[in-house]
Amino acid sequence: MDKLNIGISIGDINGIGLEVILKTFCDERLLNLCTPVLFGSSKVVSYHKNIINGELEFQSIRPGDTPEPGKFNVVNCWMDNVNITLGKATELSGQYAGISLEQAVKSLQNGTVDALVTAPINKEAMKLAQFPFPGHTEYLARELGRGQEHLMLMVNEGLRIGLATNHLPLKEVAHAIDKNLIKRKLEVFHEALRIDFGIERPTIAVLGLNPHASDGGVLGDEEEQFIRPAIVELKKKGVLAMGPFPADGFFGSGQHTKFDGILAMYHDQGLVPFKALSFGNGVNFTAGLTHVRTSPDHGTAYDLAGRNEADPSSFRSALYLALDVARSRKQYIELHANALGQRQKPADVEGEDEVLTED
Ligand SMILES: NC(=O)c1ccc[n+]([C@@H]2O[C@H](COP(=O)([O-])OP(=O)(O)OC[C@H]3O[C@@H](n4cnc5c(N)ncnc54)[C@H](O)[C@@H]3O)[C@@H](O)[C@H]2O)c1
Ligand SMILES: N[C@H](C(=O)O)[C@H](O)COP(=O)(O)O
Repeated sequence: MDKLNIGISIGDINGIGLEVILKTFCDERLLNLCTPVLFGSSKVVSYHKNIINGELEFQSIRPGDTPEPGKFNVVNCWMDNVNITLGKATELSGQYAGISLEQAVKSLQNGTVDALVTAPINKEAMKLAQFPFPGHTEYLARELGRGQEHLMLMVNEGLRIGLATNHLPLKEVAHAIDKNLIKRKLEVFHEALRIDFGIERPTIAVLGLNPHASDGGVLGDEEEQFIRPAIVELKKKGVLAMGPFPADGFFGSGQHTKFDGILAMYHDQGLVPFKALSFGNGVNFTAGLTHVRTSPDHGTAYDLAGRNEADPSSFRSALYLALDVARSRKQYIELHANALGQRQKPADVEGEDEVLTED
């Protein structure tokens, strides 16, 4: 497979995003694996390069230019001198994060880049800049959705935790859970495990919403009303979904190691165990989009901004996962195109197709 162009959105310029990006590509071996294309500005890159004292050379290009293979390409999405206020959420940092993300998405859509790795944005800064989405996931679901459901999926090797609801205040979660939502999330989860992760018959554990998965109806009824019926319907369609499992003991007892995927009902139910088990190596992947998008499992870490102490491992894992998933998708498409080809009647066979009748 040819070397892929990996688009990278700059994230919040006041946080640690650029630090982990630049630290990652200071290892020049990565330039043999892919061609990075960062959407931002060479001035901002130079500022952060001074913080890490890095050796990395970069190639400045304009929007629309072809990225140069083997180089760290920086697309100048703006030419202004930007006021960088390390460690602070500002309207400006939100605005530039938004510009970079929009430009990166355009380049995915027009094929200049093959996959996207997003550096962390700060939700407060994005709100100051009037960005009308709580996170990347919701924005990308609108821009790159396929008219079906998407899934926020946290990945660290064999541990894959998807969320039924994303960035939703806790008091709204129970109202959002219904049978159709769980079914749609399980379908997109199943498809991603097969196509993006290459698991032929994936198993998915579904967590309950209530304490002890409602303890037989003593502590709520969403499990019996919505979650179990969704699991039963999906099983009939061949999806190996199981549950609902009480969430509290699920990870402590090691049950999470027995499934290819775990569907949690809300953000912290899934992300607390995920980050406790994976912080530093975990990756946030958005399943169900037209294009591959990953991100590190950490945020803007304002407390570390400018200190040259941020660990780039999670960003590097996000890059590797983007490459792996893009290859897995391509392989799946090729394999199935071949299978279709093989099933087609060879041109030199004469006669009508046999008509099969139902008994
Ligand atoms: N992908 C994303 O865009 C993304 C992901 C998570 C959080 N966020 C956003 O980031 C902002 C800050 O979030 P937060 O404070 O809850 O989480 P955070 O991940 O930024 O920080 C949590 C803790 O982890 C430490 N940490 C984070 N990344 C690190 C790294 N690479 N190396 C060493 N230590 C690291 C920080 O110093 C802090 O102590 C919020 O606005 C949040 O919504 C964005
Ligand atoms: N829920 C994510 C996390 O805690 O890692 C984070 O908020 C980023 O989400 P987006 O990828 O939607 O921005």
